[in-house]
Amino acid sequence: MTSPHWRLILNGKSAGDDDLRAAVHAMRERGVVLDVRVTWEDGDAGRHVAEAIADRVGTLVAAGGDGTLSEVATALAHCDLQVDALPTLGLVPMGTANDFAAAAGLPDAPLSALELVAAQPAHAIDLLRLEANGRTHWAANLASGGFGTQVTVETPEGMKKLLGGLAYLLTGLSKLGRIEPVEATLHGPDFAWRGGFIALGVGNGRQAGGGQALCPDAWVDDGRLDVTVIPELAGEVAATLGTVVSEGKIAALDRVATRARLPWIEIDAAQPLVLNLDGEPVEAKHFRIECAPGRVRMHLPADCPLLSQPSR
Ligand SMILES: Nc1ncnc2c1ncn2[C@@H]1O[C@H](COP(=O)(O)OP(=O)(O)OP(=O)(O)O)[C@@H](O)[C@H]1O
Repeated sequence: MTSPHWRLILNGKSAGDDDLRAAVHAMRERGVVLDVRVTWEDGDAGRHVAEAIADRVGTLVAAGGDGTLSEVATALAHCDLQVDALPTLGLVPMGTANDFAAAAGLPDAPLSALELVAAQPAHAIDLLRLEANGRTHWAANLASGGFGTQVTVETPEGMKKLLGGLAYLLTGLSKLGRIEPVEATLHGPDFAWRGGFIALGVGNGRQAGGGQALCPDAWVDDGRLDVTVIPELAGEVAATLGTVVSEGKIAALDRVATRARLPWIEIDAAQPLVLNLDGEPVEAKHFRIECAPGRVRMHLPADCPLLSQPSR
């Protein structure tokens, strides 16, 4: 039998991580052919994926946060090959928020994360495809708007590194006094909503912004996007957001949210609005977001809460 051939695409921010270095050596000692490519800026992960496909690598492992995962998944999705002919995808969570990894129940420790890639078969999972301003963007996890968007976009990089996910929370708290609702019209199959929202989530995965479970019931393998709209509620807004931030989030959101599960959704606004796509801000007046079903195959825990059919 030939040895498995993996390639690890590592966000350069974590290039000095000793645990990851030890984990890579441990997997090599167990017979995995594992080489590493490091990113320096946007676009590098995509180039490394193209090289890996040309080299017929069996498994790509993204080592980074949600942005790195999305960049690697995007490059796979852009490839002309059928999903079964593409390398499978693994994830070592090394970002700040690691929202996809947290919701998927992936282990934090690099060695455990790599062992999971070796032990678990890959499942076909969906991706988000977002069209805005004539451009197509892809993401693995979630598109968010309103409160969560500003929190993530405005959290300074140095602070993110120091405080981890907590930085998002602190930035969020400091903004509670000035939350402006975003006026928009949303529509999809048998779904229409119009008004001002303070938070919007269009999820393949469940959470964004460092643990905000905007789409708590989303599955990554159901061919649908989970949409959550949290409307402005005069008088209750501050109380609602206070609870969202300070407690377990889901209970508070459930009381006021409109939810739908859709194959696609369009969002229109009179003023440009920003959607945060796994860390990438996209500003437009019109968005179309589609679910691209089963677009990549990913190694996930056996009991992964994001899988509707874990044993498939
Ligand atoms: N060597 C590097 N140094 C700094 N930034 C980098 C480097 N390589 C890539 N990047 C940038 O890092 C961003 C992706 O970061 P990633 O999402 O992996 O981490 P994060 O933002 O800490 O994680 P999370 O989204 O989970 O909070 C991309 O914008 C990419 O261009």
